[in-house]
Amino acid sequence: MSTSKPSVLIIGLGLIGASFGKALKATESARVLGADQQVEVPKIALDSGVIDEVVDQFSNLEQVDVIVLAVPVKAIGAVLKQIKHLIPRAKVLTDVGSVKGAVVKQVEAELGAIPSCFVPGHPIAGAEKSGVKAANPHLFEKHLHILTPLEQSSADAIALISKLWTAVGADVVTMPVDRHDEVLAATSHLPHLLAFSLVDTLARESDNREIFRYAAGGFRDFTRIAASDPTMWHDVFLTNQDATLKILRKFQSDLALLEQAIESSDGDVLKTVFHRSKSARDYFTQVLEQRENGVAFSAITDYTP
Ligand SMILES: NC(=O)C1=CN([C@@H]2O[C@H](COP(=O)(O)OP(=O)(O)OC[C@H]3O[C@@H](n4cnc5c(N)ncnc54)[C@H](O)[C@@H]3O)[C@@H](O)[C@H]2O)C=CC1
Ligand SMILES: O=C(O)C(=O)Cc1ccc(O)cc1
Repeated sequence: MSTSKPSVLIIGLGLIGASFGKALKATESARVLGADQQVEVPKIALDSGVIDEVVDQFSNLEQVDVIVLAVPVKAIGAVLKQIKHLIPRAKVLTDVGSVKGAVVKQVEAELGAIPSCFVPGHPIAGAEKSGVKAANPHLFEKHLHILTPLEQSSADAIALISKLWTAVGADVVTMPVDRHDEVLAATSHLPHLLAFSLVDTLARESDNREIFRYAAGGFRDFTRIAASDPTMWHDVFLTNQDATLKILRKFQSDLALLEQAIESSDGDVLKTVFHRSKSARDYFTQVLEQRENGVAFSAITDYTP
């Protein structure tokens, strides 16, 4: 592998693309080129230290080492149509989408086959904010970056993209595509759905002013993510339908048990669930502390309910 800085083209300069660009530049890990469908965005990115160069015409570009697709999941296919000519000479094609199976399908459909430079990826770091102005070069530090390499992915491509995410402070792990979509449906997609739903339900109550005025910290903690980007989350649920429906239905049935327990004044059921939940959350707090203290992902102790 060459020791000179790779050129990295980031397409989609929103929260994730712009944060990655800013972090790559801050750590002097790459020369960063950027493009976005909103014409004003690359200029803002250039002026705010997110990228080194604006790309406004893909047809004018001949070669880049690494291509990062940082657009909503359902937009991947449209972007691929415009950059097909760059892929044969690229060392890495990757993405940051919250769903992996649907990204792999779009790559296969647009390119006809999976190229060896393709290594799907997903940073497990983000925020309810979106857009180039929310760029944060520290966003990925001490956070996981999941790669879901395919059998076609070359060892060189995996090594180069791992090196770039490690350079911006992420802890790189690998996982099969299907497993990723199942795990993330439970740990990220379902919580976002619940937050969107709860805030919407309360906002449509006739006394919503009182509800929001008297809401306590628990409401704020639980619902922060309801301010997340609607387009991005629309794409997540429509591209990870099976896994999200499976865990949603499990949750609905567990919630129905709590409903019955309240109705029948069954305090034992309530206490059992609350104790079990508290102990799981206490374990999660330990995991967060271990990660904050730099304990490697592989060294974190398992949880037994
Ligand atoms: N927001 C978060 O917390 C996280 C998001 N992700 C994933 O990262 C990806 C990007 O999300 P964010 O950065 O949050 O979104 P964002 O809304 O902040 O930025 C997306 C950017 O992509 C641009 N874009 C959309 N379609 C395009 C197209 N066809 N061609 C060129 N540019 C296009 C938009 O103009 C926008 O600037 C999504 O796939 C999402 O699932 C992954 C981890 C965390
Ligand atoms: O804001 C938060 O707490 C998040 O959960 C961010 C997030 C959103 C989507 C992802 O695919 C990964 C991380």
